[in-house]
Amino acid sequence: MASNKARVLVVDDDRDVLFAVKLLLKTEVQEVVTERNPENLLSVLSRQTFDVIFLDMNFKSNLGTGNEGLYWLSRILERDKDATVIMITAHGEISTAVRSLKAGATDFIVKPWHNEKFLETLHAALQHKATKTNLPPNAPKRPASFADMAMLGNSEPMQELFHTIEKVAPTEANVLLLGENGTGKELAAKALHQRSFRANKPFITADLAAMSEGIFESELFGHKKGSFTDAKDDRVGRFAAASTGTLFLDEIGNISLPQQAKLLTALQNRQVIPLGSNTPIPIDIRLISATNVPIYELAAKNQFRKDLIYRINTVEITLPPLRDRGDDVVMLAQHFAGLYAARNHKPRPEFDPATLKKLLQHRWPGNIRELQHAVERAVILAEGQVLRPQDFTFSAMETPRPAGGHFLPDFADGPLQLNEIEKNTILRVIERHHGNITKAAKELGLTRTALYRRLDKHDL
Ligand SMILES: Nc1ncnc2c1ncn2[C@@H]1O[C@H](COP(=O)(O)OP(=O)(O)OP(=O)(O)O)[C@@H](O)[C@H]1O
Repeated sequence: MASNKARVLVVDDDRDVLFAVKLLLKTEVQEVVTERNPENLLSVLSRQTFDVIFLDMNFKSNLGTGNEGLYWLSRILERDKDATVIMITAHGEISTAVRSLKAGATDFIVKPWHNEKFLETLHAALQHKATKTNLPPNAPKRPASFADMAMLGNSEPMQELFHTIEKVAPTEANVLLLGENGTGKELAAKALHQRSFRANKPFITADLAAMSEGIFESELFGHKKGSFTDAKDDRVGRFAAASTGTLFLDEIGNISLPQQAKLLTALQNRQVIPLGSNTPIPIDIRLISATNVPIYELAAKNQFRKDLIYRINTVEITLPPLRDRGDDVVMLAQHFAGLYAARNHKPRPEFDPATLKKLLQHRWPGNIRELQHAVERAVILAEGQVLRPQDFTFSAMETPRPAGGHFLPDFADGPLQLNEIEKNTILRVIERHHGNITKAAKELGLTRTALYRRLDKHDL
């Protein structure tokens, strides 16, 4: 809807905020009503309807929960479940703001804001409201929030990612997701689908790396009974299964040139021909592809078709590696610790500050998947309720285990430091005993205390 027709309510107990918003929106919208006391909110709403409500997250009221905004949000949505509410939040309250999205808020804005950002948020909310009103009757009311989908991230690159997903999802653009292993490409693909107009339709994944030449066509395009020896029945391919919905082609960078040619033909013609059939099947899919290989380098070496890249990358989204996500490492580690503790019937562990430092310093080559496994292992093996640095060993990810599992120093690498040999030996042995310090100490001929002293010495 046009903003100059909009009626906006702002509820905040800070006079300065109300004054600033009123001034800003005066020429922007049809009417701005301000209210300092949230207790008056429901009576204001019973007198008048608003297109957008800006609601403060924290009132200095006697509720004293720190979550007054959430309470008033629920009261607003009880009255009108389709109300468009934007939470006004302060830095440091972002996690509560994310909870408010889960609870039904449309968006949030962080104080102090730039005026352009405020207006952008307002316009996006009005747009969202207009789209929602025009949705077909079976369209999803409100997609699951990123947090609902367990796609977490407070860091700037993740906030940017969420913003891009929100923007691209409701279009028909083919999306190419790039990023290292374990950065969340599949989760991002699902988020794009869930926020699209195809959300009620199938989301079908095809892991292309797992498809040999022999089954590629039959898996993707389907086959007719008897078209090859093992074809005992007709089979619907993944393209047809995804019809009207989204097809997620994972590991697209790993397919051979002949497979690329077949894929390109299907995408260009917007139809597939099942093996053993002469009848093409028209396809109506939204395509999302993902790869962790440097696809442009492959194209430069003629190992990947450029024309196929152009077909699949209308929009390209790169997922940031975990090491670039700052304190998200800590937030995710705590999230996974809670999850795995509950799953393994253990109390939620605390993190020693030295452990957090170690986690922040690690490069996480396997990204979130590596963090998940590291936390799971630490939760299972830790002996107390506090996760200590030695509960996390990273050697398995960083250095491949030599054949036979025994550590043999590689003298070809140049002169060896005794310290390094000791450190590596300790890591190998701990790894061999899956993190069990008692068994590792026994094999090394040390007491547990002596082993811990060495772990500290090597900052492990
Ligand atoms: N932002 C996130 N918050 C919480 N968990 C996440 C996030 N991103 C990814 N994960 C989790 O990390 C694991 C790896 O994610 P996912 O499979 O989506 O990564 P990927 O990039 O597709 O990996 P690969 O390249 O190996 O296929 C999954 O268990 C997923 O749930």
